[in-house]
Amino acid sequence: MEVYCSMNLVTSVNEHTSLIGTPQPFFRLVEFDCDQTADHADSIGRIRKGQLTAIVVRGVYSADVMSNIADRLERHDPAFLKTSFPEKFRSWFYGRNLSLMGTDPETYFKQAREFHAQMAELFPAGLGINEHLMRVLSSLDEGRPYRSAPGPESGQDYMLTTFRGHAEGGYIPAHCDNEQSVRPAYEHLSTLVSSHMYSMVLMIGAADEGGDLEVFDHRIEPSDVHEDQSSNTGANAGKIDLSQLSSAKIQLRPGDLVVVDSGRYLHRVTPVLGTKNRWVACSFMAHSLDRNAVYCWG
Ligand SMILES: O=C(O)CCC(=O)C(=O)O
Ligand SMILES: [Fe+2]
Repeated sequence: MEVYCSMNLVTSVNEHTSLIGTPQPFFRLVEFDCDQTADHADSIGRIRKGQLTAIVVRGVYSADVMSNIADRLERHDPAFLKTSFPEKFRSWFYGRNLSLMGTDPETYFKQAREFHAQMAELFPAGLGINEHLMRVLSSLDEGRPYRSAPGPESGQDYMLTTFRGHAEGGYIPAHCDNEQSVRPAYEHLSTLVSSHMYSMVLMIGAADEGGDLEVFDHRIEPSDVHEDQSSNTGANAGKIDLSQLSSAKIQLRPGDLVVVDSGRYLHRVTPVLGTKNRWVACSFMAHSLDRNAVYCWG
């Protein structure tokens, strides 16, 4: 399979799994450049098995492509549907985050069609998230197809991703993504996919400082997620004393991709420092129950 990679970002290559985390290492990271995805075809499988915590793929897009896209997102071009995180997070979505759904399914799937059409004109031809990025993910997962999760009716698809802007002071409090899966908006999706989700973050525009994805040495297994834990505001995780946990920060440059076991591992986005907005695309994903595909949603 041919995978486009930007060669101009290639710096150091770490072919090996590193054990990272401060003060105690706990986090298994594999990091490589985009032209080496073929050597890591089992890496997402290793995340699902709990053998790896994260995969960082450097240079999935060139810095130039990312910088053009970040400029357009700053101008709200295309005019994506804009939705909000809780106000204190100082962050917003282009597109609609499934766990904060806040609308009826019919409207959601109509908005998803518009979102996908606008997303197609945001990226250069052939390099869209639904094409290039899904191919990269697929090549990290033994060629398993990656696609938008299908909706309940034919022709309906969940939004493949959301774009997120995080302003100065913006953050996401600590949480495990598997907590989302028991929310009402997941009722249909949870009939299609494994209860263990993971996620990808594509760094489009980095903050001057801060805005790091920080992962903590604390796991919640899918079987331990219960309805009373379903909070996306970090309320449950908020009871955990983070200062007592070892953690690892994943630093990404524009064009870098991380696939992380965010379903199991407690994680947060640290506050953005400085006036430059952090821009990412973030999708959640889980394998379909027949294991033949991986379904993604934003
Ligand atoms: O933006 C990130 O780095 C992670 C976002 C995240 O954890 C989430 O939306 O669940
Ligand atoms: Fe998350």
